[in-house]
Amino acid sequence: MKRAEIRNISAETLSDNWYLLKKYSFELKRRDGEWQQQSREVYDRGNGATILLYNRAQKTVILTRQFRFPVYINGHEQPLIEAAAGLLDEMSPEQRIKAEAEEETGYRLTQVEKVFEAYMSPGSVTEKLHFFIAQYDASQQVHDGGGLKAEGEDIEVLELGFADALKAITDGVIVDGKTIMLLQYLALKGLMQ
Ligand SMILES: Nc1nc2c(ncn2[C@@H]2O[C@H](COP(=O)(O)OP(=O)(O)O[C@H]3O[C@H](CO)[C@@H](O)[C@H](O)[C@@H]3O)[C@@H](O)[C@H]2O)c(=O)[nH]1
Ligand SMILES: [Mg+2]
Repeated sequence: MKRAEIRNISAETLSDNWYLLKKYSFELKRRDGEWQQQSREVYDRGNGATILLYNRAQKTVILTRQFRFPVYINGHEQPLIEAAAGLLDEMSPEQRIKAEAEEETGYRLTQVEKVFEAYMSPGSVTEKLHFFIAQYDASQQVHDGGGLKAEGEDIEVLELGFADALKAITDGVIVDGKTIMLLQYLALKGLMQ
C-alpha cells in the first residue's frame, strides 16, 4: 500500500491542559490526483497498553471495574468493566503493562505476551494501544490492587469465569473495546479450552 501524500501541514493548539488537543490543516492528494484542503482536530494523550490476565486451569480472568466520567456522560452510569490498562508515560509497553497490571490488579507478572497493536479511535485520537495477555495464579497476588488514590483511581478487582465474561459482552454488560478484543482473542485462539 503506498504512503498517503500530504503537504503543507500546519497546527494550532486548541488546548494544552491535561493532554493535548490540536487543530491541523493540511492538503491531501485524493486517489484521483486532486489536492484537497482539510482540517482535523487531533487529541494526543500518548500511547497505551492493556493486558488480560487469564488462568487456564480455573477458566477465569482478572478484570477491573472503575468509574469513567466520559462514559458516564455518554449514558453508561455504572462503573466500567475493563482489562487493566494505562498510558505508557515514556516507558516501553512491556515494562509499563507489568507495572500497571500490578498497580491496578495486585498481581505481579513475570511473563507477558504481546498479541497485537491497534488504533482505537483513529479519526480523532492519536493513541495506539499495545495488547498483552498473561497467565496468572493466586501465588502471584502481592496486594489487593486498586490503583493510585492520589490520581483519583478507585479500582475494584474482579475475578470472573471466562464463560461469564464472554456472556457479559453479548448482554451489554462489558462495553469497553479493548476488553472485548482481548476476551475474544482468548476465545479465538482456544486458550481457555
Ligand atoms: N486530573 C486529571 N486526571 C486525569 C485526566 N485524564 C486522566 N486522568 C487520570 O490520569 C490517570 C491515567 O491512568 P492510566 O491508568 O495511566 O490510564 P487510563 O486512564 O487507565 O487509560 C487506559 O485506558 C484507556 C481507556 O481504555 C486507554 O485509552 C489508555 O490507553 C489506557 O490504556 C488516571 O488516574 C486518570 O484518572 C484529566 O483530564 N485530569
Ligand atoms: Mg488504568
